[in-house]
Amino acid sequence: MKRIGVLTSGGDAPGMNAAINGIVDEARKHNIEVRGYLEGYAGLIANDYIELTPEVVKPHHHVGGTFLGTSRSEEFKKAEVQAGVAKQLKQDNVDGLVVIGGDGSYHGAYSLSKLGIQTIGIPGTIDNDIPLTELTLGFKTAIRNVVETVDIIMQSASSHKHLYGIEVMGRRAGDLARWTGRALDADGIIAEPGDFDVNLVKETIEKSQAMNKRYQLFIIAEGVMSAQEFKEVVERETGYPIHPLLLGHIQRGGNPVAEDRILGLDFGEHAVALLREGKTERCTAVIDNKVTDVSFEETFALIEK
Ligand SMILES: Nc1ncnc2c1ncn2[C@@H]1O[C@H](COP(=O)(O)OP(=O)(O)OP(=O)(O)O)[C@@H](O)[C@H]1O
Ligand SMILES: O=P(O)(O)OC[C@H]1O[C@](O)(CO)[C@@H](O)[C@@H]1O
Repeated sequence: MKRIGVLTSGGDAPGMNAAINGIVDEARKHNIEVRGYLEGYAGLIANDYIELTPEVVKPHHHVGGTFLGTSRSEEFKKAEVQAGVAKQLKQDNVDGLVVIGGDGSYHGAYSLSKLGIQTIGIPGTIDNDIPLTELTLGFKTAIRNVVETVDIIMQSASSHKHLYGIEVMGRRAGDLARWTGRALDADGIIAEPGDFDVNLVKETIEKSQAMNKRYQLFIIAEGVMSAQEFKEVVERETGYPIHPLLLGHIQRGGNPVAEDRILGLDFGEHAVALLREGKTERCTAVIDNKVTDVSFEETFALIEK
């Protein structure tokens, strides 16, 4: 194996740069060149890449986002576009490809593997919504971002005895709502559709008031309802005024916490080891607290349609 490629795709996640660093470190030990394709699958389509060396990669190790850029490319979903990309990779003697992203990005990698390109995925998404792995890159940092931001807001909320409905990310997954809600000792956590019951919200508000709690906090996963919808329904049905708050992309930014930096390095090194062993259609994962790998197919089988 002489040359491999890496790209980041889908939403950025803190720790992606650390994973690229891990890939380059491991590849260099075995004299493998690494190409970094720019802007996700868009860079593969345009054959737009930079050579990744420690000098290029190391300054980004501790920084959030992805220095390679990322995108959501509809173009890449076309079979003829994928065929053109596979042909180009073969022509350029790129012997393997590591795709860092969510399950959508894994589907892209899977398509290329069916066209004869050896591919490995690394779970990089703040949503923690990839089956089988206990952790995805960026999740722990996103928790930090939410908790620290809400801590600040709660100082004002408690001064005024305000009630907050806070919407956190996770299109299909309630993990960020569950973990941050627990860390923040929220009054209510609405992480799954069945969790919202306006009568229960009313009861919770009244119990907290009876305890003379100075603020109240409901954490809502965006996939269940928006903070605005929560405000409208709760105000209409209970009469209690709600401050709706959409945290937005503040959740995805920021330098990765130590755990995401370490996980990035571990995933990156493991991905290169898999490529060197001739493995394909696999993705790195944490199982029982250890870095290992599982197949794309077993991962896809567990994703709810
Ligand atoms: N079925 C598919 N076939 C080929 N490529 C795909 C497929 N699904 C997604 N992709 C590619 O992967 C890109 C990223 O997918 P998507 O937008 O679903 O994000 P993701 O990887 O799931 O990350 P996140 O969890 O951050 O949203 C898409 O824009 C597209 O280029
Ligand atoms: O930044 P975009 O493209 O609007 O995507 C937002 C989505 O991406 C995610 O942050 C995952 O990366 C989801 O939690 C969220 O719904």
